[in-house]
Amino acid sequence: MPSLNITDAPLPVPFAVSLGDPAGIGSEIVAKSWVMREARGLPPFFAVGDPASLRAVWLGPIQPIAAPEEAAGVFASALPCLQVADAGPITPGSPTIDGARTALEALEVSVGLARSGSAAGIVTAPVGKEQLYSVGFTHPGQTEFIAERCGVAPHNAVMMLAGPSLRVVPITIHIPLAEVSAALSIDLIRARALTTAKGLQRSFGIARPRLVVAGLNPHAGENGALGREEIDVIRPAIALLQEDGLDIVGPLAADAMFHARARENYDAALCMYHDQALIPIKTLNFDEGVNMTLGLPIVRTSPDHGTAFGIAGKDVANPGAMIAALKMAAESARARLAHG
Ligand SMILES: NC(=O)C1=CN([C@@H]2O[C@H](COP(=O)(O)OP(=O)(O)OC[C@H]3O[C@@H](n4cnc5c(N)ncnc54)[C@H](O)[C@@H]3O)[C@@H](O)[C@H]2O)C=CC1
Ligand SMILES: NCC(=O)COP(=O)(O)O
Repeated sequence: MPSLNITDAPLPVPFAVSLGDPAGIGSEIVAKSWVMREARGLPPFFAVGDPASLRAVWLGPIQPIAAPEEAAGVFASALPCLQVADAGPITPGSPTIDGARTALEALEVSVGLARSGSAAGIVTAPVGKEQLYSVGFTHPGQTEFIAERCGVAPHNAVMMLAGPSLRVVPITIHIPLAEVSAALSIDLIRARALTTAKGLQRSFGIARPRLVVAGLNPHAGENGALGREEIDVIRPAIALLQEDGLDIVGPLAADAMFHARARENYDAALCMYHDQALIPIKTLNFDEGVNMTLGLPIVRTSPDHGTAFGIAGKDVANPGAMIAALKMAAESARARLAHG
């Protein structure tokens, strides 16, 4: 898979890493990433959240900081942490209302720091969506929240999951499966495809990205016999995108587009709904999969997995996806600095 050809030039400021739900594995994988910072060539970063969530799972050095400017000087010897809230008593694996509020505050502050240039970008540890909804979070996920805070319309903020073997983009994201067909439109597919192509150029250095589009129905609809979305929505969107000059083909039968030979033919696959996209990437690249938001004025990445409440506090969480998210954020930030 083509990759960036950007040097390891230092970035002017560190990344802000929101710690996510204090009862999830976010703090553990952030701490483990800090431990591996030199071995894995990670960019400097600081945690944003309640340092107590780090102390609950880790005995290593934590340095509370009052401002992001202090992080760079601390990073070599301790994990800098900007406290944004008090999460109250923290029991790994048992999420609380105060914990959800802390996760939201950490996300809000991190986005603000990236927007103001005090952070090179944000890397978000997982939040519990159910817990966030219970404290009044009205967005389906962090992607839409960050887009709104950046002044980007939801259809122009693209969730891309990327790993060493595959990149996928769900066209519809966090909605019930029963609503997918009605949510698909020519405009939505077009907006997502154009943002994806631009993002692959800007953040991954792929001059002419090759995109493929999945069908919605079995066998991509069998020319209308198994569903009409391909005929009424997906094909017309692809035709317009080809007129726009994109290298894009489809709709393809989704069951046959993710095997190894098929993956050689494209740089990213646009999928019609969440699981159509996320099942292949999490099957192939779970421990190194990165969720990157394209179309934003700031860099934002995240590990592909969730809070894993069931293993929180047991010291078994694999930091691979968080490490990959930090590396991808740094590569994207460098690419933006180099190419605008
Ligand atoms: N980016 C985000 O903020 C995301 C948040 N979530 C949230 O996470 C919560 C739990 O979601 P689930 O569907 O259970 O997915 P999950 O990814 O948290 O867990 C799925 C399975 O993978 C394991 N796992 C996950 N990350 C791991 C790691 N780093 N090392 C070792 N094992 C790991 C878990 O133990 C579990 O068996 C939900 O509230 C969901 O909303 C889910 C996906 C993304
Ligand atoms: N399933 C992917 C996911 O939940 C990530 O969502 P977001 O919170 O990063 O928007």
